Amino acid sequence: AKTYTEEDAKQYLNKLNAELLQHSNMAAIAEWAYASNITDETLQNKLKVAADTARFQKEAWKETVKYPWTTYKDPNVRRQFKKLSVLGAAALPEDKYEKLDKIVSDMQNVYSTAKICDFKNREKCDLNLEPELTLLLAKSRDPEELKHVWAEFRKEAGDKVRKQFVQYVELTNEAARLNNFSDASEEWVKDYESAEFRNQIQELWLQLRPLYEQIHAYVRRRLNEQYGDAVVKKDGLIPAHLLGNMWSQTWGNVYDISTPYPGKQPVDATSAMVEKGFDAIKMFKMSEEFFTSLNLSAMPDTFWQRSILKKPEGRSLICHASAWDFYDGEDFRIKQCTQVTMEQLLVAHHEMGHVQYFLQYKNQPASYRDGANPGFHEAVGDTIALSVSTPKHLRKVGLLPADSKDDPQSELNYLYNMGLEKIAFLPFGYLMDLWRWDVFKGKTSPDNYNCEWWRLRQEYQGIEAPVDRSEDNFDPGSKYHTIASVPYIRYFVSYVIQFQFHAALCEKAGQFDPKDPERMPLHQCDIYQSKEAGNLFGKMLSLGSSKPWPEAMEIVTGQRKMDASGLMAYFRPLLKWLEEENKKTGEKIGWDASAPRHG
Ligand SMILES: C=C(C[SeH])C(=O)N1CCC[C@H]1C(=O)O
Ligand SMILES: [Zn+2]
Repeated sequence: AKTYTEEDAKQYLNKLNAELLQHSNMAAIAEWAYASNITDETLQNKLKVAADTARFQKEAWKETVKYPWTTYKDPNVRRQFKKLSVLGAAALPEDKYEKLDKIVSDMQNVYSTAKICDFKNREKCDLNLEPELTLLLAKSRDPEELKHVWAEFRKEAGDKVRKQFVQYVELTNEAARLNNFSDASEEWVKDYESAEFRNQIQELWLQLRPLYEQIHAYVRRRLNEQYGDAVVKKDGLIPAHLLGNMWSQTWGNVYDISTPYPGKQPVDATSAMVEKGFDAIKMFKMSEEFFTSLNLSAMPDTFWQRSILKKPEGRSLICHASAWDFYDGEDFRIKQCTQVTMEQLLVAHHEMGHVQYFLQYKNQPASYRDGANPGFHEAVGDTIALSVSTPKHLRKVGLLPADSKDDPQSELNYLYNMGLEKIAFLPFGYLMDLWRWDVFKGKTSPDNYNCEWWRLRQEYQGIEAPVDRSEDNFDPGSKYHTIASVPYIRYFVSYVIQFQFHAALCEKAGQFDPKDPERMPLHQCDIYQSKEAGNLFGKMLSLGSSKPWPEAMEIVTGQRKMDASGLMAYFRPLLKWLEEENKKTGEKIGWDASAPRHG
C-alpha cells in the first residue's frame, strides 16, 4: 500500500498544485465568457467546464484526505492540506452540483438583464440598473420618480428569483453538510479562522452604532427639509428610496442636498473628470499610477488587452464590477461598466486593489491565492482610495481647483462626504449576512424572508420601504451578492480594517502620528509616492492566505486585532460636529424599533 510520509505529501502538493491551477484557469475562462456575454451557449459551456472542474476536484479530494496531514510537522504543509481538505460545492452529487450552478447562473441573468419603464416616458422600457437606474436614483429629486424606480426594479429582479433562491438555500446547505459543516453559514465564516468572529463583528457594530445614529439623525433632518413631513418624518425611519442608492447602502448622492457648509470648495471630482475628458481607461491608468508610485506592481499588458472597462453594446452581460484572477500568473482582468464619475473612480480603485493583491501573491501555491481573510481582499483598493479622495490629492492631480484651501468648514464638508460613504455603509454591510446566516440556519424560513429582511433594515439601518412590502416580494434578491452567492460580511470587515491599514501606512509615510493626531489629521493623509508605505503594504499582500490573518494584520499595523480605532480616529472631528449640530437642532437620535410600518 502507498505510504503517506510528509515527504510523499510535499511531492503530492506540488503535483496537485499544478493541476489545480490548470483547472482553475479553464474554469475562470468559461465563467468570464458567460459573465461578459450572457447567451445559451456561453451558459452551457460554463456549466460543462464547471462540472468537469468539480469532478476533478472531487477525485483529487479523495486522494488528499488519505494523507495523515494533521500529524505532519511542517505547519505550511498542514495549512495547505487543511485548506485542500474542504471540497466545497463539488462535494454534491453531480446532478445537484449542476442544478445549483444553473440556479445561481440564472438568478444572475435575471438580475443583470432586469429592465423597467421610465417614470416620465412610460413608452421607454429599456432602462437597466447600470447605468440608467443608478443615475436616476443618484440625481432625481422627485420622490414619486424615485419610488417608481425603487419598486419597479424590485418587481423585475428580486421578486422573480424567490423560488429559485429557496432551492439555492437547500442545495447550498446540503453541500455544506457534506463538508461537515452544520449549515452554509458555518462554511461561510471559516476563512476568518476564529470561533469568536461573529461576536467580534457584533462588538464592532455596538462600538460604531453611535456614529451611525448621529449621521442618520442629521441626514434625516436634511431630507425632511428637502422633501417635507409628508415624505420624511423628522423622528422616524428614513424611506429607502431617498438615499441616492438602489439599496440605501451608501448615501454620497445626497451630499449636495445636505452639505453642512454650502458654497465651499467642491469635494466631488466628477465635473473636473468630465471637463478634462476622462474616460474609463484614464480612470484605471490613474489608479495604476498610484499603485506604482508606492513601488507596487503595474498591470501586465494582458490586463489592458482583455479587461472590459466599458459597457459593451448589443449584448447581455453582468455589469456588477468584478476583478478576475486566471491563476496562470499573467492573466488578470477587471469587468466594469464604468461611468465617468468620482464614485466610479473609487470603484475602479476598489477593483484595482483586488488585482494588486492577485499580482502580489501570484507565486503562492493555489490554496494560498486568496486574501488573508475575505475582508482583506475588499480593503486593499479602498485603503488606497482613502488617500486618492483627499482634496489635497485631488488638487495635486488637477481634479479639484488648485486655489482651494483646507479651511475648517471645507474640511468638515469633506469628512461628512466620506461619512456618507463609509459610516452609512456599516449597518448594511452587517445585516446582509445577518439575514443570510439565519436563512441558512433555518431560523428565517421562506414564508418570512421579506418580513425578516425589513425587520433588520429597520433595526440596523433605521430605514423603511417606500411602498408596502409582503411575502410576494423578495427584496434581498434585488441585491447582486444575494443572487450571486457572494458572502457580504467581508465588506463590513473591510470598512473597519481599511482605516487601520490607512492609519498604519500614513504613519509609515510620515503623514500621521497616533500620539498627536491633531498635528496631522488622519483624514488629510495621502500616502501617494511613499515607497515605505507601499513596501510595508506589499509585504502583507504577498502572503496571500499563507498565514492566519492576525499575522498579516500585525505586519502592517503592529498588532493582531481587527478594531475600530482607525475609523474612530479618522471620523473623530465629524462625530464631534454631528453631536453638536444634532443637539443644536434638537434632533431625536435613533428611531423607534417598533415604528409603524409605512403605507
Ligand atoms: C465593487 C464590488 C465588487 Se467586489 C462590490 O460588490 N462592492 C464594493 C463595496 C460593497 C460591494 C457592493 O457593491 O455592494
Ligand atoms: Zn471587491
